[in-house]
Amino acid sequence: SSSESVGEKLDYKITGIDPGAGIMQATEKAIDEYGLEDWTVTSGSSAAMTAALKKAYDAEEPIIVTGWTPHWKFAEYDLKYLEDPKGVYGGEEEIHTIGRLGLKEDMPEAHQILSNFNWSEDDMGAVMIEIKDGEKPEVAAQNWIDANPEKVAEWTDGVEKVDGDKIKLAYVAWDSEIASTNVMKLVLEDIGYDVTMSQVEAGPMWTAVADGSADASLAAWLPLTHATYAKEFDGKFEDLGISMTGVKIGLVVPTYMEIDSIEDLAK
Ligand SMILES: C[SH](C)CC(=O)O
Repeated sequence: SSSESVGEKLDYKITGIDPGAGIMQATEKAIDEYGLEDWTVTSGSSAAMTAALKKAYDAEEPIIVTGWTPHWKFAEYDLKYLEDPKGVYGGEEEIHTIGRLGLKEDMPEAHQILSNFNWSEDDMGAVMIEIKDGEKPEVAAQNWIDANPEKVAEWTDGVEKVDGDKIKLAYVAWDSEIASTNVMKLVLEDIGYDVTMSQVEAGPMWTAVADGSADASLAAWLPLTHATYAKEFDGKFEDLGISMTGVKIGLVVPTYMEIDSIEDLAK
């Protein structure tokens, strides 16, 4: 009923994603810093979170999800970030590409392309939307590559072809990184690499690059989101550069909900 608080309506649960994601660590911190001791963040997956969001939104029911930009959900639904006056979720974040130590010596061509990789929210969004609408990730990625040869050429111009060298890209099944990793897989295959994509959770992704069992990852969110991993593995990975700026994480709700700030959850 309308007299219930949002906490009572939601049984004090925030719908989260895979454990170990930076946004999950940030949400635990937010629960602490905003005094939300009755609240918990449920862990699951990016796909389960978007399914729960669709179900609640279609029924115009309350829901709070751990959300991020870029993501197709903002094109699909009327959503807003809850204000975060304590800055727990950081401000503008960046997506970085990280590589194992030794990558430059072992695979100079891949190192060059991975370091050159950058694209816009619209570029990523085009791939994410096609996948959301049911297209296979690799097909959606190929469609984008076919439509953006000049962008891909910025990454690959001047890079020599290779002859079947094996390379492993670790990533987490966030819609944003499913898009970027599928594009990079095809670009590296065009140069002659035999590419394996390894889908893991955030902690194992950083661990794989740090211990060299993966060659690179396009799914590092910095400076704040993955700060704990970057610190834990400081000196054990190479930051190959920023592939996208102006990204963001936070608590996201449908605009039909009256709450505007994380502080409103404490009431
Ligand atoms: C879910 S965001 C793409 C990244 C993160 O929170 O670790």
